[in-house]
Order: sequence, then C-alpha cells, then structure tokens
Amino acid sequence: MPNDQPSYQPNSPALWQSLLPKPDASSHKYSRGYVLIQGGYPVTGAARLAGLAAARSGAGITAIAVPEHAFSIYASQLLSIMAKPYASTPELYALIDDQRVGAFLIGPGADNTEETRQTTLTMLQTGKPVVIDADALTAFAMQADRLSKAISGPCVLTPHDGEFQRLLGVKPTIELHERIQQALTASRQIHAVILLKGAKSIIAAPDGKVIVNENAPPTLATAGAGDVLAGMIASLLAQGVPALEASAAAAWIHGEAARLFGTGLIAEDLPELVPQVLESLIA
Ligand SMILES: NC(=O)C1=CN([C@@H]2O[C@H](COP(=O)(O)OP(=O)(O)OC[C@H]3O[C@@H](n4cnc5c(N)ncnc54)[C@H](O)[C@@H]3O)[C@@H](O)[C@H]2O)[C@@H](O)CC1
Ligand SMILES: Nc1ncnc2c1ncn2[C@@H]1O[C@H](COP(=O)(O)OP(=O)(O)O)[C@@H](O)[C@H]1O
Repeated sequence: MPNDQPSYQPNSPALWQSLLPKPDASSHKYSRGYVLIQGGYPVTGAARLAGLAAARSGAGITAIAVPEHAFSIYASQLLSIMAKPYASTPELYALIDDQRVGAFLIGPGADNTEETRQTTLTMLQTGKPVVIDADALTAFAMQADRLSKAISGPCVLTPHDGEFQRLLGVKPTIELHERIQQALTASRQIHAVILLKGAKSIIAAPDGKVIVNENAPPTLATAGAGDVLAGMIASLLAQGVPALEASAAAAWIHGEAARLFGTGLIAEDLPELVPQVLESLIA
C-alpha cells in the first residue's frame, strides 16, 4: 500500500460532542442562532425540509426567504418556521443583510439560475457561515473558482457525486482513498469544507483534516435526505459550531436518526428524530 494516502478519522461523537450547543437560562431565540434559507419555486418542499431540520437541530429562529408569489405555498405549511416574502432582489438582499442572521443555506429547490448564483455570492459576501447545496452547486458548474474567490468566512459545500462532477469536472470514485483525495483537493481549491455525500460521506477541510462518516443506513437514499442534512449543518453553524465539526456532527446525527427510524424512512421523518439523538449526545 503506498504511504502517501491521505489520513482520516472515522466519524464519531468524540470528535465534536463537546461542541454541541446547550441552551441555558441566559439564552434567547436570537442567541441560539438564526438560520436563513433561500426558498425556491416551484420546488418548495426541499427548503421546508431543510428548515424543519434546522429548527429541530436547535436554531432559535429559522426563516425561509421566499419569492412573494410562492409565499402562500410556504406559509400554509409552516408555523414556527417563518416564510419571509420578497418582491424584488433588493428586498431579498435586505433579508440577507439582517445582522441577526447567523448562517445561510442556499440550494435545496433553489433552481439552477443566475439569481441563485448572485444570491449565493451575496450570502458569501457577508463573511458569515454559508452552506451551499443542491442547485446552488449546479449553478456554479465548472465555476468553482468563482465560488472560491467569493468565500470569506466558514463555508460548507455538500455535493452528491453528480453535483461534485458538475462543479469540478471530476467524477468521484468509489475507492475510499482516492475519493478522500478528490474531496481534499476540492476543499483546498475552494477554501471550504467539502462534504461529499454517499454511503460513506467524506468530510474534508482545507487544512487537510478529513473525517469519514459511515453512520448512514442505505434507507437514507430517499428524496430530500440531503436537504435535511444541509439544514442540520446550517443550524449547527448558526449556533457557533465550526464548519468541519458542524458537518461531521450533522452527518452522524442524520445517520443515527435514520437508523432509529428503520424501514420506510422518508425525509420528513429525519427532523422529528433529531431531538432524540441530540438528547442522548448532550445529556
Ligand atoms: N421534496 C422536495 O422538494 C425535493 C426537492 N429536491 C430538490 O430537487 C432539485 C433537483 O435535485 P435532484 O437531486 O433531483 O437533481 P440533481 O440536480 O441532483 O440531479 C440528479 C441527477 O444527477 C445525477 N447523479 C449523479 N450522481 C448522483 C447521486 N449520487 N445522487 C443523485 N443524483 C446523482 C443523476 O444523473 C441524476 O439524474 C434540487 O433543488 C433538490 O434540492 C430533491 O432534494 C428531492 C426532494
Ligand atoms: N446508499 C446509501 N447509504 C447511506 N447513505 C446514503 C446512501 N445514499 C445516499 N445516502 C445519504 O443520503 C443523503 C442523500 O442526499 P442527496 O443525494 O442530496 O439527496 P436529495 O437531493 O434527494 O436530498 C446524503 O446524506 C447521503 O450521504
């Protein structure tokens, strides 16, 4: 075996458990973290799944910025999570400029458009943590350098194999060490944590640290599971957990929630089980 293979740590709570946030008597909803998610149209379920996951992962406030014409669709199925309508790009950017926002998520259901690209760049300009998933990755197909130049704060990219290939022009392999090297190279190139999803998810940071998550049953291969994961990461980032640990914790808790549910899992089930997993980790 060649000895230049990248080293990695298997994901386990010991790597991040002590960083999980715990509310105390001085906590208020804003101090517990405000997550702002870009909500798209016509694919509206993805951002709502991410919002549920963010809220169940402990963020004190979760809001979804939604185009005004889609407001009633979002608002009709959300209670504690706020749908914040915008009628124009300046109105959307005003929501992003809110000083109280602790972390952003863009991509689930966002659509592959110039608006998605510009909104992603605007979020990155704040220097606050940003999770870039799904369509926001596809919107930068073969333009990873544009993302890299814009990143000035903590940033997590959560591609599946197809999104990774679109973004970087490199097809991820199945062989673990080569896959780790691919994720690590991407992470160094883009200056962001890369969570390359799959049965074994690779979580790579620009400083060379790599964590491999195997706590993921195959029942996670279901529509929307990735949207939930992205919401969980954004939530932990908004609560002050560093990007690598937030990604590793979210991946492990996501897998554990799926394991607890068992057969017949759909994405909606995951946020409901996150509190039980968190309870066992924080107690
Ligand atoms: N309930 C909802 O509203 C849901 C909305 N979703 C949203 O739907 C939009 C499109 O997402 P899709 O995932 O369908 O489309 P993608 O843009 O991810 O493309 C799917 C295509 O990518 C290729 N691919 C290669 N490797 C893959 C892998 N490991 N996993 C999945 N596809 C792979 C396949 O050829 C597949 O046809 C996104 O905005 C996403 O957030 C999905 O997340 C599913 C659930
Ligand atoms: N065969 C599998 N075994 C374990 N986990 C899987 C498997 N397939 C997918 N996953 C996990 O499920 C999630 C799927 O995310 P993604 O592909 O983005 O789906 P979606 O776009 O529908 O939300 C990821 O967390 C991934 O790691």
